[in-house]
Amino acid sequence: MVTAKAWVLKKHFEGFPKTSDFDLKMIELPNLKDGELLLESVFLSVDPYMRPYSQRDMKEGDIMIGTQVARIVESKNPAFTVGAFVVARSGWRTHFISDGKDLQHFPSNWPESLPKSLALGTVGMPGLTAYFGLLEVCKVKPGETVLVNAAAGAVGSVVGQLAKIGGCKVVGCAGSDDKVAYLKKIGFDEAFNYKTVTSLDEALRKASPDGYDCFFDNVGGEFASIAINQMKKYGRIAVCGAISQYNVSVPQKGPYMQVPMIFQELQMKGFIVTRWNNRWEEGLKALLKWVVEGKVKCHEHVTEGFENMPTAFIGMLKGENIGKAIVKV
Ligand SMILES: NC(=O)C1=CN([C@@H]2O[C@H](COP(=O)(O)OP(=O)(O)OC[C@H]3O[C@@H](n4cnc5c(N)ncnc54)[C@H](OP(=O)(O)O)[C@@H]3O)[C@@H](O)[C@H]2O)C=CC1
Ligand SMILES: CCCCCC(=O)/C=C/[C@H]1[C@H](O)CC(=O)[C@@H]1CCCCCCC(=O)O
Repeated sequence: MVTAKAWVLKKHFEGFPKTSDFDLKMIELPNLKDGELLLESVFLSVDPYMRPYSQRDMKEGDIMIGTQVARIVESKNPAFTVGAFVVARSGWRTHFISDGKDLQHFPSNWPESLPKSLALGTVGMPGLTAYFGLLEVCKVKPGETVLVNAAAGAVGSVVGQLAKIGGCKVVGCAGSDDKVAYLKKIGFDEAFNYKTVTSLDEALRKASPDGYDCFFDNVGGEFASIAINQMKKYGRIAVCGAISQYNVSVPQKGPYMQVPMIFQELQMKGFIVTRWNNRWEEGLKALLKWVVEGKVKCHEHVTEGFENMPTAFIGMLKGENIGKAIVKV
């Protein structure tokens, strides 16, 4: 008999999540039936979406949603071998039982030396978000100038590097000087700390006096309202996330965006990466190749210990992470 630990949403978040909003539960797992397998989580992901999706889809008492890299510890399913690793979407749990249907295998050419946790970041859902957002929503072209915010995070850091691979000039904004130094290190042309500049408008203008062809927006809110005024004619805005709004209890009002959108004839498009589910193999193959070739650099902010899942989640929302925020069990 295996006892799993699981984090549940004790109380719906009000404003910024608190550790007291979570409860740690013990769950006794039954013996396996034919066709089932027992898995243990090795790495778990903490992602911004958990904040708005918990509000929309979860009840108090539900296990927190989320993705993990897990190892198969017992198998009564011939398609899965004990010891193999998979990516699962089984929430914040140390152990779980699956019938194998929703598990993703690692690509067969995943190098032994490459950390498997990257399947939750650069070579996983966040990397694919950067890939399809740039390619299919921004439709970037060589020579264009791309702006990305939350640039040192899981999605943003890949956006900047892929835009460089695509022959663009890249401007990134992030919330600390260490993050800015990191952005320069991984090849961003311009980077600044949006928390310390005296004027965001001036900082954006200085970084690209001619304006921006593409804006990959992870933040929304006031940042987006200011940046939209510096878009070039026919510019494209990929509305990927709105993290500045996820913990706001009272929805904020304007400034409104219609005037710059009309004058500059902009296109602004929201997207959810799962729209390209049928092309995940293509995206993962490209990302893995760039990572193996060293053309895309990866950084992870690893929190040790399953008991620290809530702290890791809150830390990511506060901006403590450079690169992908991960918990190592
Ligand atoms: N549309 C889609 O399909 C997907 C959308 N997303 C979205 O992409 C965005 C980035 O996600 P991800 O890369 O995983 O997360 P990150 O790794 O970028 O971590 C979140 C970062 O957001 C920044 N942040 C937090 N609060 C604010 C704020 N009030 N204003 C500005 N920045 C803030 C912090 O960086 P800093 O120090 O720079 O403030 C923090 O490190 C999120 O909005 C997420 O919801 C992610 C995956 C898929
Ligand atoms: C206003 C909210 C914007 C949120 C944007 C965002 O971060 C979206 C993330 C999704 C991404 O596109 C694909 C995903 O996996 C994220 C959603 C996950 C939903 C969880 C579903 C429940 C579960 O895991 O059991």
